Amino acid sequence: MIELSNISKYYHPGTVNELCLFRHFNLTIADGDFVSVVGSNGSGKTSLLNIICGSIGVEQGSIRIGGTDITRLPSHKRHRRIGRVFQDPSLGTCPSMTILENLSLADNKGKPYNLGFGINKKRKEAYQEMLHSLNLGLEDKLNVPVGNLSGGQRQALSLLMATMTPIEFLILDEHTAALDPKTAERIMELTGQIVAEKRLTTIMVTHNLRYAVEYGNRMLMMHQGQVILDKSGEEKQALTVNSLLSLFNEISIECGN
Ligand SMILES: Nc1ncnc2c1ncn2[C@@H]1O[C@H](COP(=O)(O)OP(=O)(O)OP(=O)(O)O)[C@@H](O)[C@H]1O
Repeated sequence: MIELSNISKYYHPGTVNELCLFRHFNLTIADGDFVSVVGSNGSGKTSLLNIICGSIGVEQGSIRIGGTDITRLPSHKRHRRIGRVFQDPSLGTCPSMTILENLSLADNKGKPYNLGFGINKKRKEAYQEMLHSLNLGLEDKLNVPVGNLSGGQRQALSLLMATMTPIEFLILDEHTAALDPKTAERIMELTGQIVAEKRLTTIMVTHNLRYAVEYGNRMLMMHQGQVILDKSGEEKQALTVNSLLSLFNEISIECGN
């Protein structure tokens, strides 16, 4: 379970540019939940993910994972339990290293010598099998630098790398936004498959309302640092793209856009 309690987050505190994004913000995500998060630009979706991952700190409040307070835990220690895939396919992988080297690095996440134990035949075969399941022909490209792959291939690899060690939470930050529609569809199918197989508690930020409606058992809509819609179970299943669009329009009118 992830629990954010009484979170306050300021950007540029004490300056003329001070922005209080979250004020006494609370959110609980249960184990096994697949939560899609939508919201207007600047509503705080990425900041929320950054707060959970520890990339940014908070002025007030606590973040607990499985009952353990991780508010002061540095991000590299949190990443042993959290896998993250970014919008930019180049952020989840090391482009100058081969697919094999990238997989080995991800496989050794959290261990003392990331590449030190080398890659034996058994591991190589296991990686090939994993890559084969992506159905992108990457199993025959183990020695190809990741920088030579397409955005979609890299994003599929990022997803595999983020989830190959026993993580508890998967954080997806608009991970299909930079892909063409067909590739985005494939990556979403793959996401659904991996999340179900590994039973990962997942938070997916997306601007694609159809994905938000079709995937996950809970949906949050954010606006100006607040959750303005929180639907799960049957209520979530009843959501439609049109109903979400209407809500977006209402928010825009409220803001005078
Ligand atoms: N590092 C930062 N320094 C200062 N302000 C920031 C920083 N990161 C985000 N903000 C501000 O916080 C607000 C929320 O930004 P955030 O990126 O979390 O929103 P978002 O919902 O993810 O937006 P988008 O949909 O456009 O990606 C915005 O007003 C943004 O300008």
